[in-house]
Amino acid sequence: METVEYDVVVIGAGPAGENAAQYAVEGTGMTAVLIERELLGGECSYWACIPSKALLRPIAVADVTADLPGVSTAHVAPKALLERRDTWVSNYDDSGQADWAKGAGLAVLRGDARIAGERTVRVSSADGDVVVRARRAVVIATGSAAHVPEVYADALPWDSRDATGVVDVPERLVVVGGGVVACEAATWMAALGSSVTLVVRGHRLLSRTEPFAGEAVLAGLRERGVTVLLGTSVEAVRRSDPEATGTGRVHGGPVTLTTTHGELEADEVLLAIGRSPRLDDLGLSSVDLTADHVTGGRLPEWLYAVGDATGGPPLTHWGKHQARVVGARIAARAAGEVAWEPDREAPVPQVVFAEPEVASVGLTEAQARDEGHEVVVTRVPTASAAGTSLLRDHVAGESQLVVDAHTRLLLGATFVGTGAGEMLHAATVAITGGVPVHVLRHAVPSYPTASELWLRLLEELPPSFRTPPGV
Ligand SMILES: Cc1cc2nc3c(=O)[nH]c(=O)nc-3n(C[C@H](O)[C@H](O)[C@H](O)COP(=O)(O)OP(=O)(O)OC[C@H]3O[C@@H](n4cnc5c(N)ncnc54)[C@H](O)[C@@H]3O)c2cc1C
Ligand SMILES: NC(=O)c1ccc[n+]([C@@H]2O[C@H](COP(=O)([O-])OP(=O)(O)OC[C@H]3O[C@@H](n4cnc5c(N)ncnc54)[C@H](O)[C@@H]3O)[C@@H](O)[C@H]2O)c1
Repeated sequence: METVEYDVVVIGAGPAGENAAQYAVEGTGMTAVLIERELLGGECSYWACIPSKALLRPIAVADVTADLPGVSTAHVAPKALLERRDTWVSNYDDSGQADWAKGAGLAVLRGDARIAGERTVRVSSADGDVVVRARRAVVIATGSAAHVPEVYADALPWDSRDATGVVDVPERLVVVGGGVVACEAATWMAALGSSVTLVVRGHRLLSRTEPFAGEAVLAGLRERGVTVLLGTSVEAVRRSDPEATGTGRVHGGPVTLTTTHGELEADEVLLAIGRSPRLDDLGLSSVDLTADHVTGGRLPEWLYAVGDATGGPPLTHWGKHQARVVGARIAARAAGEVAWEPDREAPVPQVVFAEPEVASVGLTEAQARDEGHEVVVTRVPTASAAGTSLLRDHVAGESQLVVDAHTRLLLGATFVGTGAGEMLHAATVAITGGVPVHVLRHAVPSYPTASELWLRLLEELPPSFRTPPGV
């Protein structure tokens, strides 16, 4: 069997794997190989972030025009919208990513990788098996897979790949779940013409964000004709003639879901109930490790993990951040050095591209109190700055800062409404840099931009927060 050797071996060429390889070897003279069994660029580029946002942006623009005198109202054109999606996923062709890898000096090996011993990975493909040895490090960047509980399996439900890769728009679509995928997919599937029913086990949407954010998205979905059933669980699923017709095609005859509140009939059911790190069949037992060692960060010095595979926040930008950190650690260790890292843990930002948009970073009020912080919370309608209310006639939602009462540092921020995602990074910078609110008051946003909402939020804090504690 052929054996090849590189300094760094990365399993999985999604955004996290690509960045880990790049940052580990850049400027070092070391070599790295990316091993990928599907498409270079991973889930994010073809079946997750990129297609979903390519679908959602025109829908958001059309939505704004309906609320903006002075322009004709735009309407979603389903065929053109799906063509835009196809362009953004490069028609599921990864040659652009392959060119990028070549330009970055990274080797690419196509196939299914399994760890086969210390610093050793076996790659299987139609061309046969190759043993790949790592002189320095192996990085696990295998991503995550959608949950499909047993009760759904025989019905061949849609997962997020079918929703982002939609070809046939089902007339009646049931979406199960109340998280990010469910809220975003319900938005684009309704805009494409499906009659959408969202079945949510819990009593709110987006349960990891502030309750007022989930309420705004619930109202937004209902305004757009989506039926949302809260506190409803699926007990049984039946489907006539289930058939593996391919990604984005309707997978057979009508589906009947028995729920705690009666039966639902649909032409398709989309499962959006979370994802788990893809660590099965990775050969971890060959080096006496389990998936728990990976998600718990208890790995030997030659083995690293990044991205969704770590079990951390499953977000592309977070995986890429981890990858830059891990890449720098590998490069520094190879040079007999220790990589510089800030003392402060980076906060995790997230934007949910629903209508309205929800952007958050750091701790929610409840999380901050649970962590023992005494907090001061300031919340204003998102429409309360000239810059935000100029964006459209009716700006939905509220925005909020959570501030530590003693240190006066920002712990968390949530923005809801048009432009929310673009207001978020200032909060991320403030938390990362440890900028207290009395200093933030002197960061002047331009008039009349949406960022002026920051002034409104800071003005709502107690007057004593305008100077350092004790001054
Ligand atoms: C519908 C949807 C929308 C999303 N939208 C956003 C968004 O807007 N913003 C955001 O930040 N995040 C978003 N996410 C999350 C984001 O897609 C993931 O966090 C991101 O893709 C994780 O990157 P990764 O590199 O860790 O894994 P992946 O992108 O999953 O890549 C892992 C790669 O490893 C390969 N692989 C796995 N096992 C092996 C093996 N044994 N051998 C060889 N190759 C292997 C896979 O084929 C894959 O290409 C979304 C997710 C979904 C489902
Ligand atoms: N814009 C973005 O940043 C974006 C977009 C899409 C996805 N993502 C990432 O992808 C990840 C996966 O998204 P997701 O929406 O699948 O997961 P999620 O964890 O966000 O939400 C899962 C939802 O399903 C519910 N649920 C769990 N098990 C269930 C069951 N057996 N029956 C019924 N309901 C159940 C949960 O209560 C929750 O409401 C997210 O954590 C997110 O980080 C990010």
